[in-house]
Amino acid sequence: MSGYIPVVDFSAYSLDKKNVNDADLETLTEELMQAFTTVGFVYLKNAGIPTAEVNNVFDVYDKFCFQPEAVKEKYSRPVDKTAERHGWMALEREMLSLVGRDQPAPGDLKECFNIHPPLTEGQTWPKEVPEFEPVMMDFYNKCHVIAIRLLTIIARGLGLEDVDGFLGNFQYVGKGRNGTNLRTLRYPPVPDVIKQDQVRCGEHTDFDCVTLVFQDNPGLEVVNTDGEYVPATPIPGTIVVNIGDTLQRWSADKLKSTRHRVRVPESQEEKQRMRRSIAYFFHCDSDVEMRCLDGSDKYKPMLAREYLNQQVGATYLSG
Ligand SMILES: O=C(O)CCC(=O)C(=O)O
Ligand SMILES: [Fe+2]
Repeated sequence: MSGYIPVVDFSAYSLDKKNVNDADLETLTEELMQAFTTVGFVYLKNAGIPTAEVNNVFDVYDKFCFQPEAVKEKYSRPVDKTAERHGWMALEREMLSLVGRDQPAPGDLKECFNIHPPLTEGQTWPKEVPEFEPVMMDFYNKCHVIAIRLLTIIARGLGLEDVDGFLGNFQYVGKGRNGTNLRTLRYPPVPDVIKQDQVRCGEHTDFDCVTLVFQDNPGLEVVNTDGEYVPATPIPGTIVVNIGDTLQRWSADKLKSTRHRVRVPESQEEKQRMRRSIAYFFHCDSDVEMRCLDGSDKYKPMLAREYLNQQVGATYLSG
């Protein structure tokens, strides 16, 4: 662990707690705001999702990945620029990159599945892995509760008078007209020969409000305030939480959406090791009109879905 990304103890407001007392809430608000306004990332410990449940999601997704290619293709996501859409993406199908590259980088060395309820016409759950839907939806719902708690703290930290009113911007999570999705990722062992500039996950910022990341093996790296990459080495039992572009803009840049990537390991031994992660991307409702929360006019009011489309269009490629 680099020590750069702070660890915040969330036990006072963990999943099994109904309420949080004012003093604990105050401490959490201070610690999280300190991190989110500088580093943009924290490790959240004791949030209340047992490690066994995280491992179960990894295992269920492995089971899907081990299905024949023809089975997986049935659940393939349409090829387009809609980053949030439900479905599976084969190895090297997607590339996350920043604006400003001369030419597209090669596709990421990852195989992922976006779970984006409610499913719309033509979308199905993989029936070859019957536990896929219940396990993923249970996990999605737990992440939802944690994300709402984080947003409650952030709203307080930003000094918003009407915290409940702010949370009303997240009422359609999982119900449509909202981009929130759970993404399971599997990075297989890296072959001896790869393309130039090919990585496990290209450098990017997330598009959403906040992201929760669960990871097994090292590889995730985060840009520090000097512009250098530092490792976000997995700490068992923690969730990596980061701010996304939407909340950065909405907060008039008070909260930081920080660039990150998953590099290809250097040692032969590490290359042989697969890496698995789960990312929960928490979005506000698509129809929300984002006005700078500090009352400034740093950015003109904009619909969340328009901003998302703009970001996706500029930095996301899937082919
Ligand atoms: O695999 C990871 O640890 C992070 C992946 C990521 O940053 C993303 O999918 O946005
Ligand atoms: Fe990311």
